[in-house]
Amino acid sequence: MNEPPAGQPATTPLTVEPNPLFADGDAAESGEHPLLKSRPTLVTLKRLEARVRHGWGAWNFEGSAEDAYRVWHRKRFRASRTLLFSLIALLFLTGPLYQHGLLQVSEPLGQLYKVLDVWALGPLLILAAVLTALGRWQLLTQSVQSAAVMATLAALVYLHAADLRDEVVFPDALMGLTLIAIAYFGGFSWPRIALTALVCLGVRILLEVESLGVVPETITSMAIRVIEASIAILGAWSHERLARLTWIRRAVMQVLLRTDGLTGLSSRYDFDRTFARVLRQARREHKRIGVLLMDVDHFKRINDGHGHLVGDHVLRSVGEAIGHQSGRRPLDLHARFGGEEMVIVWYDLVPAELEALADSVIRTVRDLAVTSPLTGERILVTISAGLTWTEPGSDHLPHQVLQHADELLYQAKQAGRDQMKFGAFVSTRV
Ligand SMILES: Nc1nc2c(ncn2[C@@H]2O[C@H](COP(=O)(O)OP(=O)(O)OP(=O)(O)O)[C@@H](O)[C@H]2O)c(=O)[nH]1
Repeated sequence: MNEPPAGQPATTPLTVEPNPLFADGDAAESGEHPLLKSRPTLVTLKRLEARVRHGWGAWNFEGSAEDAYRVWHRKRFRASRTLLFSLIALLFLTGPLYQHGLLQVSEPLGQLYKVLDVWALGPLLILAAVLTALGRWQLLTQSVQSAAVMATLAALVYLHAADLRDEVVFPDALMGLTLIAIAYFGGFSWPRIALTALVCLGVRILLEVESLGVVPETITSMAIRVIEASIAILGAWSHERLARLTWIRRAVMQVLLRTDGLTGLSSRYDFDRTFARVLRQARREHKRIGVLLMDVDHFKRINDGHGHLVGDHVLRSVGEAIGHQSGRRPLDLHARFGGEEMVIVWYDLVPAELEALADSVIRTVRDLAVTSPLTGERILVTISAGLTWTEPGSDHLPHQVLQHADELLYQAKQAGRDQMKFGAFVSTRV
């Protein structure tokens, strides 16, 4: 058996670190891995779900989770918000055209109305629709959207007041309908909708009481306004709650898809996507990447001798060891490649550094004190590996690089296992 180097413990005890899949914390918050941005762990997602399910309204997710939710939410509501602003713009801009239609405006209010409509509100609503459709310049878009919503409601309150003074025939149900439409199709945060609805309600009640006094008609009308505002508030509340729960479920699915459930390393699905991206980035930035493909030696014997559950325990132990040894820098990757094969990708290191790191991984696995959870028997685990690297800026396809690492791995197996073969990858592509 190989002796550990002087000064190192005879075995590296297998620390049972939490599986990253279930560990509390947030990869993006830790600032460790930008490619993992917006990927909260299952524990974080579970906590967020409990908050939405049991809390009444303080639902803002913290940090990157909130950012990711907002990005998703904006995309989800882009079409309906665009439609909403376009329809309201159409309503106001065509108002002056149909004197006997929805709005019958008398002079001189008609002039003022036309000026406000055609030169202020209409263009603002169109701008909101266009910016929403474009989906860029978020700060500007959000400010214009808020201004458009506020201006619409202010215009409707103004028209309602004019109606009470008999200066315009205004179907005042339009105000409630618009509020409800904004709450549902705009998908705006529910406290903002609630505040807006309550302000509108208060102003309308004041206007009616001031102009008509407290008579049976005003009481009926007030009841209708309260119902409208309640529909808007409750609708926006349940809308946002459902949207947040949907996002959480989606994020859970993504974590499960991207993480290997046994080892906690990235899944093959995630590796294939991310490796191609990292390779492209390396080409753009003229950086070298190193790929270490590893395979547990005689793993079938472990399965046959100790049973598959112990085999799983061994894979988990190797996965944890690899996880602790790699993947700390933003563009490094580690994944379960399949079965008992695992892979590490290192970004921007020279061959000597890559060899030293790969050696250290092989040594760490060899020194693992893996014992059978069933019998307590010590299981000797070793791996063979193929290490290759692409020269800075080389234009290689992911599968070619992996193929070369696999050939080197095969040579390591042929040479007796528990070792590594390495060499630069030279493309045969013409
Ligand atoms: N317990 C367990 N076994 C697995 C898993 N995935 C693959 N295996 C087993 O891993 C074994 C791989 O065996 P082989 O491909 O013959 O390789 P080996 O025995 O490691 O031999 P060498 O690679 O040549 O050293 C097979 O018996 C698979 O059933 C898993 O998730 N859990």
